[in-house]
Amino acid sequence: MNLLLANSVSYVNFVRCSSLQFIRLNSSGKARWLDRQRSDSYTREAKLQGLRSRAAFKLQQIDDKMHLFRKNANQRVLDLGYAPGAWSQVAFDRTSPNGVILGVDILPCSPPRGVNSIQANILSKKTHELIRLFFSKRFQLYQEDQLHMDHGYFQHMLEEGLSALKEENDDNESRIVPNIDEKPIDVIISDMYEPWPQTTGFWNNFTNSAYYRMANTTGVAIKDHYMSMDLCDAALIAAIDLLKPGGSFTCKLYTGKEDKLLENRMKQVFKDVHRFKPSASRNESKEIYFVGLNKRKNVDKVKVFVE
Ligand SMILES: C[S@@+](CC[C@H](N)C(=O)[O-])C[C@H]1O[C@@H](n2cnc3c(N)ncnc32)[C@H](O)[C@@H]1O
Repeated sequence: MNLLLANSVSYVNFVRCSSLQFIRLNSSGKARWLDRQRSDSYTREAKLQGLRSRAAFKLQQIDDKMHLFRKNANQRVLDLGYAPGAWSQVAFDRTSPNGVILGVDILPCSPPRGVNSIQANILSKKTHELIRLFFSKRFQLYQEDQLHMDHGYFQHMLEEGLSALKEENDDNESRIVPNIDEKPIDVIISDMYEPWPQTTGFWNNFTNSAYYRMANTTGVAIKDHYMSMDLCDAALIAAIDLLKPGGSFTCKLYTGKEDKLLENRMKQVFKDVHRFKPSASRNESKEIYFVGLNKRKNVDKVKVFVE
């Protein structure tokens, strides 16, 4: 019904967002955005290099400065909100030949070459369990499985593995999921931002076209800030629970009133905390990146969020 309304109004599209408000997309704004995309040198360069989006250059610039990735060091990387996959491509390239990358996204997407992925919501406890299991010695990715052999898809194997563990240990919650220390995660990167609800392209029946939307932000600065703050908190919780001591963490924030709060929380988790705006990030965009290096030992999650 909203879609019909959107299509029938000539100059303005209405999109219903999750909080049941309406966002107005002005058609001249849309044209400006498309023009800017076409003339943008990073967008062109991403195409030339076979990168899935211009976001790749932001992570490259963050890494050039902060040295998150190392080649040939068996690094394990968790990419939160990985779709369409440009950051994962950079992580794969910069940790090759033996890095292991797991991308997690709430949207369906088929991952880039060399990257493993699951479709899951990072706000859910089960997603943390699946991540733990993936990075544990208990999970063998290379099994005789037709779906995995033909399409690289393995989420069903992970889910079955988790159910089997739960059945074995139904009396002892703490023993269910393997300890992450078995094969610890070295780097967590999060570029998460809440996706817009899909408004067009439903007819297009393949997973990598989940991106029928212009941009992620609503354009309402305060709303963008608080929505991204929630996802930064979720990513930081994942870092407290899943990242090894000494590990590093990067998250995107749309800047606003609570920047300092996130920075202070991160300082309790990491020895060095930096705020960075890569030059590939447009000046007019309110996005900034927080980087935490050298994770502290024995971080008390409750203290981080209560104080
Ligand atoms: C800006 S895009 C990421 C772009 C990506 N870094 C790249 O380089 O291609 C943000 C992603 O965060 C994902 N996301 C948002 N909330 C999420 C959640 N709760 N759990 C998992 N993924 C989430 C969105 O679906 C979206 O694909």
